[in-house]
Amino acid sequence: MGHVLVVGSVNVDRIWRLTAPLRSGERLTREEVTLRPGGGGFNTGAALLALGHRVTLAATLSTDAAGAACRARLEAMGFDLRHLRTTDAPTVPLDILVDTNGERTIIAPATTEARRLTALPAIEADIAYVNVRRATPGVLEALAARTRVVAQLPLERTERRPAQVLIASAADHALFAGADAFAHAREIGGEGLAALVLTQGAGPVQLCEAQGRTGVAVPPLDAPADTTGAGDAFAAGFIDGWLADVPAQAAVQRGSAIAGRVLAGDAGFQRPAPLPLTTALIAAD
Ligand SMILES: OC[C@H]1O[C@H](O)[C@H](O)[C@@H]1O
Repeated sequence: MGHVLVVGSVNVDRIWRLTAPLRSGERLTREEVTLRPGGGGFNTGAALLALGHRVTLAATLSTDAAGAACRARLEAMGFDLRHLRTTDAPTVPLDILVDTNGERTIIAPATTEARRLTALPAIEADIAYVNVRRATPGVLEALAARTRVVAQLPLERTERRPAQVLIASAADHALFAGADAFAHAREIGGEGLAALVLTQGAGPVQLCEAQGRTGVAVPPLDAPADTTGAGDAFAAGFIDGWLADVPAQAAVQRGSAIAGRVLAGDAGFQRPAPLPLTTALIAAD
């Protein structure tokens, strides 16, 4: 099994379960509201741990009670936390509305969306996974110079993400719908980019490489109760395949299989249990 450096967020997700599909302008009823660990770094790292990999997490947690509860959970799960940073700023949860179709709507605080990665530990790993919105120029270039990198395609068009593979949800990146998607991705990922992987929910994953675009079917699933983090689980499965040096198409199939296991709540891949927090964590920003 491999050693993966995961560079991404650990959040407290506040999950609101709705009793009907989300529609603008309606009066909504909710069932329970729960707080659980989340964030792209946490979700991908948890699936990688379930797959038997060693996971070192480069993330930041608050020193407050919610941050301490997250840290305790991460430790119990087996994350390597030696490079976790702390901040005295309070934890501000993300609100996630999950409707009766399992569809999720994420409402992120402005402070979360503005985070920027400014430094990374110079540790050795077999591969790094990067899922951050913004990074100080040079930090990710230095990482890519010393290890293989799989990264999420950044939402900001000005960001560069040196990587072997870029992964994204097609819905977030309409720019990559055309025939020149791979050439365009190389402007962001650099000359070392081998593949751009675009997920489309239950639709076929688009694998864009120098030789062209391939649609890779996603196995059918029963209606999932909660689609939150499906893309993060896909990334874990893809990395699992990529580490084993399987062809990109087989790594995509591995990604879809692991996303399916998380969505189905298979043993070892269940959602994290609620955090033992009595506070309602009122947004403070
Ligand atoms: O990808 C899902 C994650 O995105 C948001 O960052 C939430 O924390 C959630 O867990």
